[in-house]
Amino acid sequence: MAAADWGGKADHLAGERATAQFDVDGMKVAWAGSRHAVEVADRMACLVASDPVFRKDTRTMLSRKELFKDTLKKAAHAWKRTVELHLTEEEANLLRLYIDQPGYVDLHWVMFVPAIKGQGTEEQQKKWLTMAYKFQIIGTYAQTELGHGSNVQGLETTATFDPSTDEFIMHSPTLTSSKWWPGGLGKTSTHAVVYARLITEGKDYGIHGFIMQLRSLDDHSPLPGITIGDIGGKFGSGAYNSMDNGVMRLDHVRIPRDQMLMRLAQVTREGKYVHSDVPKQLLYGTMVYVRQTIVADASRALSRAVCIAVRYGAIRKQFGSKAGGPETQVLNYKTQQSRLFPFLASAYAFRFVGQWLKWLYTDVTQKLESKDFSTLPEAHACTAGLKSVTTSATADAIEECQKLCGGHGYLNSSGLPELFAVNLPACTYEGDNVVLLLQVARFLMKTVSQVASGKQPVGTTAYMGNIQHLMQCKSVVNTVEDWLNPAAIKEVFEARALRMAVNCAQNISKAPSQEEGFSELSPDLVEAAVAHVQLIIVTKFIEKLQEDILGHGVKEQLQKLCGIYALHLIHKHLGDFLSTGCVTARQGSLANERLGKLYAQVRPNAVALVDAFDYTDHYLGSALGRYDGDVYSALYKEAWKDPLNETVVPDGYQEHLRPLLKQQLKLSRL
Ligand SMILES: CCCCCCCCCCCCCCCCCCCCCCCCC/C=C/C(=O)SCCNC(=O)CCNC(=O)[C@H](O)C(C)(C)COP(=O)(O)OP(=O)(O)OC[C@H]1O[C@@H](n2cnc3c(N)ncnc32)[C@H](O)[C@@H]1OP(=O)(O)O
Ligand SMILES: Cc1cc2nc3c(=O)[nH]c(=O)nc-3n(C[C@H](O)[C@H](O)[C@H](O)COP(=O)(O)OP(=O)(O)OC[C@H]3O[C@@H](n4cnc5c(N)ncnc54)[C@H](O)[C@@H]3O)c2cc1C
Repeated sequence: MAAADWGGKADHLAGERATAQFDVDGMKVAWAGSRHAVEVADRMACLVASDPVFRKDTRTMLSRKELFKDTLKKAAHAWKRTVELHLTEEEANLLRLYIDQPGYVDLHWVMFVPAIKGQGTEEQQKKWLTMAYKFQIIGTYAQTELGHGSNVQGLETTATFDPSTDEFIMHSPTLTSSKWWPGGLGKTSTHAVVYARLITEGKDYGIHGFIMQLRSLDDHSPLPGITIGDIGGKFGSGAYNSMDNGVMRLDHVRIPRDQMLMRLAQVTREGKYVHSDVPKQLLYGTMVYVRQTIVADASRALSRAVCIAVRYGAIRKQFGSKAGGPETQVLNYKTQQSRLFPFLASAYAFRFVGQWLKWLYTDVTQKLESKDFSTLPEAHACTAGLKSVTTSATADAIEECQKLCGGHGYLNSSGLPELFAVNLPACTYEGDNVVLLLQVARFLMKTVSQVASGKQPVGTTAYMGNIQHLMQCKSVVNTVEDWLNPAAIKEVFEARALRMAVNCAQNISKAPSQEEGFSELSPDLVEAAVAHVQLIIVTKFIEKLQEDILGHGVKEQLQKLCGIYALHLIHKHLGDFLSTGCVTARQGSLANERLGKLYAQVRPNAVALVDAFDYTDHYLGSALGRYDGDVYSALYKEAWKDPLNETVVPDGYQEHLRPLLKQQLKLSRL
């Protein structure tokens, strides 16, 4: 597939591909999840790559206005193709992913529609979703305000019920209550789910969702009482600047009572507040849904960066042998491998845990439909924790991949700066990563106290039930080979996570109050939460290896990557493992030795392992990551596309350069 995209020219990476010890097609299936998934992804990637409207090679050179217009054009064209080709939901999602440009459609489909689905009554869904599915209206998710993002309960926008007209009055009472950040709000959305404090009969009932029309469906002008605009340029060229994140102020805007999303709570015609018998946390359901999708996004972004750095590392050569022989591929340097291969392993690890999280989310949703809310706290902890750990690791890794590519990695044409700028905010949106890890910690502290009172935990915390053993066990590892044993690896991750959580719980119990203890211990709690989430990722990777995996050598490669993922974490967090007494210093150094051997075994397979991601050159968008490895011609060609090169003598020469040079020349002659 990617080979077709490359067009049959010389393959500078052919030698690398020849050394692969596994079936790349089999690995593509393992990565994508099924043969069907590979086939659909290929078709959609080709559709995008072959359509000139979806070109993105000059995107970082566009002004903000040009970029925004380009996004509108791409979105409209994509929708036209979706309708013409009768694309399924799966295909349309992939189409959007391969177009690879953030835009208002993301908020419409990923937040506006799910918010109405999750929080609207059947009647409300019928009314609003019918229009939303046909793009007769464009929606966004307006929660965050200038003054509050993380603290949802602290939002200030008010929705005051007026029984005399059967309406809510939507109002921004202060500057800090201005809605700030919602994607698509700035220039595009016609509607929004707006989160506001519900006030009826003089009482504040806290945050609820309301559907509001923002702009005229005739001429797109804001409706009376609504002040609306874009919040301004964001980090990087191109990148997230294609999105019109917006600001909105409401001045006593009236909406009918039936535009309050009424599945979780209602306000009657008389103004009585009635709460349904469902947990109020379902108000946060849309965020849980999106956090789950963000884990899959993180693995995709990380795999793109790794693909670029591995292919380029195989092409780039620096320094020869002492005897003046050929220069060395930078990928052969052990330091390069120890920095890059953990990212390769992480990309696979995040992909598999993302597939599992999708299953968990579907399972919880089915349970919620039959009014079983028991798994909601675990779903919240898993989505929050995995979103945090995978997006933070991905942002750090993309930045490191830029350094791994040396100077050329810093060029926009490497694709890495834009990839970084687009994925960095994932550490913040849908919940700041630290704030979310503290939610995981809160869940862990509750579980520890339940275990102490004899309750058997289930799901991802089931290991905590094995407290007697895990609090005192010593790792059985005695040789380098012992670190190949998944059970030995899992045991040390379980013991580390449990001991860190129990330490925190014991220290909190010594504080004057639970709240003070939690606040004082919060840095440790964040680390305990990370340890728990890393355990989940390691466990799900190990479980993946127990499935039927077809294709020559595929399982063996995945076993090596699983080993690298787990052992590099032991190396990186050795302090945790040592201080909790899970491993000894000697076992730590054996793990490191094993890691070095695994890097050497992965090296001949590295290019094939990134080929298995099955990315087209269009999607990768990188002169350094090209499938054919023809890096230098690509870099050279890309440079000439820059607007600065449109003229040989630059604009500004006459006004600023020439007078300066002349002046200096005159001075030197004096
Ligand atoms: C141009 C191209 C065009 C292409 C066109 C194609 C056309 C075809 C179309 C096809 C389809 C397209 C598909 C598109 C695919 C797109 C792909 C892109 C995806 C990426 C999209 C990402 C976009 C992101 C945009 C960003 C949005 C946002 O950021 S929205 C705002 C998010 N805000 C937050 O996350 C706020 C964080 N804060 C909180 O969540 C809470 O305040 C808190 C959790 C931190 C605290 O809560 P609270 O104040 O209530 O306090 P407590 O801590 O006391 O909690 C109380 C109890 O509740 C429990 N709890 C908390 N949260 C939850 C929860 N979520 N679920 C369950 N329970 C919860 C908490 O644990 C407490 O429980 P206990 O009391 O302890 O039991
Ligand atoms: C690109 C982008 C797109 C977005 N899209 C949308 C959208 O479509 N709709 C929408 O409603 N919102 C959107 N947001 C807003 C986003 O959800 C918020 O920015 C996010 O929830 C973080 O909130 P904040 O900005 O208020 O950060 P703050 O909470 O102010 O965080 C600042 C710092 O304080 C720390 N902190 C905060 N609380 C605590 C605590 N309790 N304990 C310890 N540390 C703490 C954080 O870790 C962080 O380091 C978007 C944001 C971005 C960047």
